[in-house]
Parts: sequence; C-alpha cells; structure tokens
Amino acid sequence: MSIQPLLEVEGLSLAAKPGGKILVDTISFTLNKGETLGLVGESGSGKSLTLRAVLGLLPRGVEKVGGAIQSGASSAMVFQDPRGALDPLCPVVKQLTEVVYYRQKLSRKASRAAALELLDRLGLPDSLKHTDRYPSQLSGGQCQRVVIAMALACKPGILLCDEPTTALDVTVQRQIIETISALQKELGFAMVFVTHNLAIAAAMCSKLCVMKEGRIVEQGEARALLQNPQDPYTQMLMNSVLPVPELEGSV
Ligand SMILES: Nc1ncnc2c1ncn2[C@@H]1O[C@H](COP(=O)(O)OP(=O)(O)OP(=O)(O)O)[C@@H](O)[C@H]1O
Repeated sequence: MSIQPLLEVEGLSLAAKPGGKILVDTISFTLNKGETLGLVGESGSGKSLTLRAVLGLLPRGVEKVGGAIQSGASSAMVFQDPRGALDPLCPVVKQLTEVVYYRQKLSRKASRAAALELLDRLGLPDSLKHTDRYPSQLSGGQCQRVVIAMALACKPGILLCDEPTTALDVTVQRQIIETISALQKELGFAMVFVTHNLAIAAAMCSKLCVMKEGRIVEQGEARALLQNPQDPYTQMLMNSVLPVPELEGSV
C-alpha cells in the first residue's frame, strides 16, 4: 500500500501578470511526513515563489497558471529577513501572543503564557520575555527565533523555511539550523527548506530539488544527488563552492 504524501505539487506553473511571463514552469515534487525537502538553485530560479504558492500567499503580480498543490497539513513560513517579518512598532511578546490567540483560540492570558513558553523553547533570554522589548532591541538571531516561534504557534504540519539563515552571521546560522532540526525531531513537522548553501542542504535535507530558471533540473535523495550530480547545472553549482584551503602547518 503506497503512503499518501503530506504535500504533492504536480505540474505547478506560476506567471507574472500582466503579460504572463512564466516564472515557475511545470514543477512537481512530493513531501512525506517528517521529511525535509531542499530547494536549491541560483537567485531568481523560483524557489521563494514555489514556497509562497504552497503557503497559498502569492505576491501581488504573480498568479498560478497551471498544476495543482495538494496538502494534507497546514503550513507556516519562516522568512529570509527576520526583522522585516516582524512589526517594528509592536513588542515581540505581544506579536507572538496575538498569533497564539488567533491560531490556537486560547484566552488572552493563556495565549501570553503559551507565547512565553514558546520563546523559552526557542532559547530566548528571560530579559526579552519580561520587559516587552521591540524587534529593534533584539539581535538578528533573536528576531529569527521569534519568527520561528510565530510559525510554530500555528502548529504547522509543514514548516516552509525561506533561507532562514541568510541574513545572519555564520555562528548564529549554525545555532538557528540546530534549533530548527531539534524542533523538527521533537514536534515531527515536515519541511521545505530553501537555501543557497549546499552544505546546509546536505545537513538538513533528505531530498533535494535543484531549480534553474523556474524549472527543476534534477531531484532525488539528497546525499546521492550531491555525491553524484547528473545535470550539468547541478555539477556547476557543486563546483562553485569554494574549498577551504589547507592551512600550512595546521594540526
Ligand atoms: N511579485 C513579483 N512580480 C513579478 N515577478 C516576480 C515577483 N516576485 C518574484 N518575481 C520574479 O520571479 C522569479 C523567481 O523569483 P523568486 O523570488 O522565487 O526567486 P528565488 O529563487 O527565490 O531567488 P532568491 O534566491 O534570490 O530569493 C524572478 O525572476 C523574480 O524576479
């Protein structure tokens, strides 16, 4: 008996309006429960638009012109720019409390308690939780933790991550990746993870789709695909990663 995928994207095409320039061209992939699918590829290849189509929130000026998206679970998104994803004029605890209130249908008091518990789970310091701080008073990594908490407050079956570490410095990148992985193990959501970083893709993803100019040029099991890329574009992407030079006299 075959298992029904959690998410099935079949022949999805997206176009700019008006004019109809095709931006995402008949792409298909599936995502199973607990799996992480990576979308990799150059800037402008259609990764973010694909995520937004899955979320059901295409930007103004883009429309679905073909294909189907079938999802057996709710989705929530972690955006690339955490500061931009937060309201600068609203304290972070209040913002998160609002999401919990509307999505989990709890009382105001219980929503605030649940919001504080979520921030705790995301490893945010008590000072942030008790003094109603604004996003501008948080570091980039702390803002991203708040944005992840907001996505998790929606209790998603599928977490859509749009380059969640690109705007952060490398040490914080690693912490955020580890936090997302640990939460996935604990909560069991599936993920679609957009990244430019092939090392992150290899570490996070069980399956990969390589995108170029709106099309998927290659897809498959992540490790096998990265070890033995078949498409010339995937090979070029692999070759464009700078090797770490061997340091003279290093131990
Ligand atoms: N609102 C919009 N209206 C018209 N065209 C758009 C819109 N948003 C994106 N596009 C175009 O769609 C194409 C795919 O964009 P998308 O943001 O999905 O790329 P991407 O692969 O996520 O790039 P990056 O890695 O730089 O985020 C690009 O050519 C982009 O210019």
